[in-house]
Amino acid sequence: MTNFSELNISESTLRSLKRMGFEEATPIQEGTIKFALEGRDVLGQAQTGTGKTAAFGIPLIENIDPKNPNIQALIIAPTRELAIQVSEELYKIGYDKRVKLLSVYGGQEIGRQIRALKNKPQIIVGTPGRIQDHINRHTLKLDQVQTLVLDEADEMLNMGFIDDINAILENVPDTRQTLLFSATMPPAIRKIANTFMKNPEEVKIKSKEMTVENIEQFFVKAQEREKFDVLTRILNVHQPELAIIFGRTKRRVDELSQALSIRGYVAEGIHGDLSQAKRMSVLRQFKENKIDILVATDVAARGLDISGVTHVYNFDIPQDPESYVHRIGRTGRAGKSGLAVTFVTPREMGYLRIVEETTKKRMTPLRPPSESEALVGQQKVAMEKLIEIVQANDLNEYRILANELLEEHNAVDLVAAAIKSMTKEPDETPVTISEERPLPARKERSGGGRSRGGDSRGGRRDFGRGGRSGGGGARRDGARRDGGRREGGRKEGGGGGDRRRSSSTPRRRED
Ligand SMILES: Nc1ncnc2c1ncn2[C@@H]1O[C@H](COP(=O)(O)OP(=O)(O)OP(=O)(O)O)[C@@H](O)[C@H]1O
Ligand SMILES: [Mg+2]
Repeated sequence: MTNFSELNISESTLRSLKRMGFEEATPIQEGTIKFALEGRDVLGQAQTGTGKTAAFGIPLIENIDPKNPNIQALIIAPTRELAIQVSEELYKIGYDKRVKLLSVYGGQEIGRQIRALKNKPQIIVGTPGRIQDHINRHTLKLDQVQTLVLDEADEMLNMGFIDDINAILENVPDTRQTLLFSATMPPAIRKIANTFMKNPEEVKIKSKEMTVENIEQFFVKAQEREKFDVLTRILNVHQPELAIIFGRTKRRVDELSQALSIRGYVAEGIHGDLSQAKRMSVLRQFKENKIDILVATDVAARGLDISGVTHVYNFDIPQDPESYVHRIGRTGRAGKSGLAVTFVTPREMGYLRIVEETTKKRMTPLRPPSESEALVGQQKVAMEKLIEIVQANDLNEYRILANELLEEHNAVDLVAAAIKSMTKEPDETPVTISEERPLPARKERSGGGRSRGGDSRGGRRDFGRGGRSGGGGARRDGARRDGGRREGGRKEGGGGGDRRRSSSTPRRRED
């Protein structure tokens, strides 16, 4: 590992990094900062949670001229939450240099942003729709931009933002530097690189697997109608501190979070149809550990860095391997360990194998725990908690009461009752989980039928790999078939609608 001081970084930025607790550069930072400082375009690939934000953030801040009042850097991100997070990290890196920064995203009052823009920010972080909106209103001048960053670029294409991005880039000088980082490099990213970048320096941090080593990966085979009960039993055995459960659709997320709440879990949902205020408050509560389980669509799959997420559950197997990599990458970040469990119905096993082929990592089969195993898991936790309380030795006020109880009751019964009262016993309260149709059988897709975002502009790589994928002919059919079926589709970050529509179809935007 290299110390940041060896990377030709200014004293002010070094001070900021120190304050952030960054001592040594991560491999992707070490590999890319020097090129980006020279003004080169950089295409960087490294696993989730390995510091790609600072890899573009540090050189970007370094290259800002604090005396120049124009917008010198523009960062575009697919979701509002990610835009906010990136701007917070850049703010910290640029703190000692006193760089002025503004984030602009949908769901926030535009008047407020217009006023803030008059304060001459030097860096803008935003979502495509809102940036475009400001350009149309002539409230955002991008003709002095020197550095452009596309964070999660392929996701922005999947979401149908290509037209917005093209339009935004017409306002940014061609002489700019472009930085593009991702954990996955599907062909769509190459396409973006070819379109938007000039002779980029490509830096790929070599690893055996595409997913992070310290995430233990499991799959559990279950029929669609059994999934929820299996999930609650697994939760009872795992006792996750902080978990994210991904569901395929918005309705799914609503139903799951309600069902979990009914069964006594502290869970909340997040998806693109919620108001911005609600999205932010749910995320804040999750970060503050006031919510144990965040149920989410893919709106939370990309880039979000929430420390302490111990478990990720894919209640529905994601439609493509990249989505899998990003989703499970919400845990096991910055060297921490994590655990991921993917539910798969027997019909969807083909998808699981393709995920494994892509990530080069096999998932371990997990036998669904039985009701009694789940109960034992709960009881064990209750017992551990009791022992912890005894060891904390703060029971003076309770000893008199304990002695009173012991005069009339047997000691074993009393301890048993304490364990029982702390154990979450099987809960049969009825809940509603509508059945999700399984993904189309694998063979239907083997002609290259990647539905997710796979429009004819080549948004996504075909699902198949290593000779499985065929021509693009089936792709559009796949897109239509899926687009009609999937409620809300995946265009979550964009605030609903169907991401598979062609760019000319009106759609709700991220603003
Ligand atoms: N050099 C460093 N030393 C210590 N911590 C770091 C360093 N660089 C980044 N981090 C921390 O690591 C975490 C993950 O970083 P970041 O969000 O940039 O990952 P990423 O590679 O962009 O992941 P993803 O692919 O999921 O977007 C963050 O909490 C960040 O503050
Ligand atoms: Mg990132």
